Amino acid sequence: MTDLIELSIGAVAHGGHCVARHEGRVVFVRHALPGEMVRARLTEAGDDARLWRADAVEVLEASPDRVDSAWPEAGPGGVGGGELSHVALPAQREWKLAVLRESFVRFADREFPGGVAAAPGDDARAGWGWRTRADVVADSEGRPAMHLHRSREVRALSRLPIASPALEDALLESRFPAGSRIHAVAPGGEDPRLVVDGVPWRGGRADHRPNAPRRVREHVAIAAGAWDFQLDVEGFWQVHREAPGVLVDAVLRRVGDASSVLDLYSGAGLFTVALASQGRAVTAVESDARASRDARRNVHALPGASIVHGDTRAFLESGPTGVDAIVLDPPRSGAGARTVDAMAAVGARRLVYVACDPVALARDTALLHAHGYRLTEAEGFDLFPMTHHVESVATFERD
Ligand SMILES: C[S@@+](CC[C@H](N)C(=O)[O-])C[C@H]1O[C@@H](n2cnc3c(N)ncnc32)[C@H](O)[C@@H]1O
Repeated sequence: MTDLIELSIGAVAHGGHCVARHEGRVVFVRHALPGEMVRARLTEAGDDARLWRADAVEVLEASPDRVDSAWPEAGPGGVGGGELSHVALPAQREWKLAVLRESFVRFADREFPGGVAAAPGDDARAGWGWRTRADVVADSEGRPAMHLHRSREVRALSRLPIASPALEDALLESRFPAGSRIHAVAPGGEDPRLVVDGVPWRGGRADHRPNAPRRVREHVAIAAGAWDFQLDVEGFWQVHREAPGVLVDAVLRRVGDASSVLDLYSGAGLFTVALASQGRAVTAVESDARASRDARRNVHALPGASIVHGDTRAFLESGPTGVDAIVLDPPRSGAGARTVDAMAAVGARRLVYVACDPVALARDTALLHAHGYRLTEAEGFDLFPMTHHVESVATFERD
């Protein structure tokens, strides 16, 4: 059997690929676009497998939405993290909207009511240079490298154009111990910081001093206000340069006049700080010890805010009362049935759900509907250009 096949490319699917058929089998094809004819290299094609995977390596009939990628290393056979680089930016947003729509029809039995909005400044930058955080590995020669898609093999990077230019330079100019893991951060307004195998990196070497600086500062400014944050250099922070502002704005608008709010999965307190600074009582729940310590520091001057270090479901099952609105921003897997049950039992009138996975959001939407929470609106935000990921914010209300 040859590993090259010709395929007529069908619709986009969740996960960064399009769907095609070959001799009755479904093939998930990366680096293609709907309507194209391509020659594709099979990357996973077991005889008994129900579906195969392939990379489009030659375009026989191109879609009008195809562009030359500015990051060929993330192309066919390449590293992950830039799988939509061959797609024009407006068509990337259409791709993500199609996935949101399909997820809602399949898993929530209703239409996705909104669109997918661009982050400020992305069109001017052609969708590049947005990442303020990047995780890479060092190859055997100590060069910054990334894993090939669905592979343990690593490839040295000659560019990392999705990263902010300062972050890209800091990474590409450095050499690291072979096989090490590098976390690179470009905090707002500060020089890039690198952490290698958990140890801060300074002047090209590990800084093992017990007091080696680990904190980074972030500043978020939108029309509704401006806030300062500090967090551990390895702590969770929204990765797109504009994501903190876009999401805080979306959350504040949707929470409306609620005076008592839960911020579930709060991280370092991004939403908690903004909500509490407007005079609301906010309880944040975060299970990661370091993130909840950061959140505690970030809210110290806000009397209305309190931080619970613990599991969201356990907290909800403890029976919080008098809650007007719940904001939740769970990990990729979503909240899930038992947490949705526990959330519904709290009795808040409004939920604002920040989601990074369309299928998880759609599944939780169906669960929330079963508890009487109506989806009143939802919007996608293109906070991960060049990748298939999309953030969404949805509002649910119950009488
Ligand atoms: C997507 S991040 C959101 C953080 C924050 N909203 C932000 O925008 O910066 C999800 C957070 O949920 C936390 N988390 C994951 N599972 C949790 C659980 N079961 N209970 C509480 N927090 C959890 C993670 O540690 C992480 O900080």
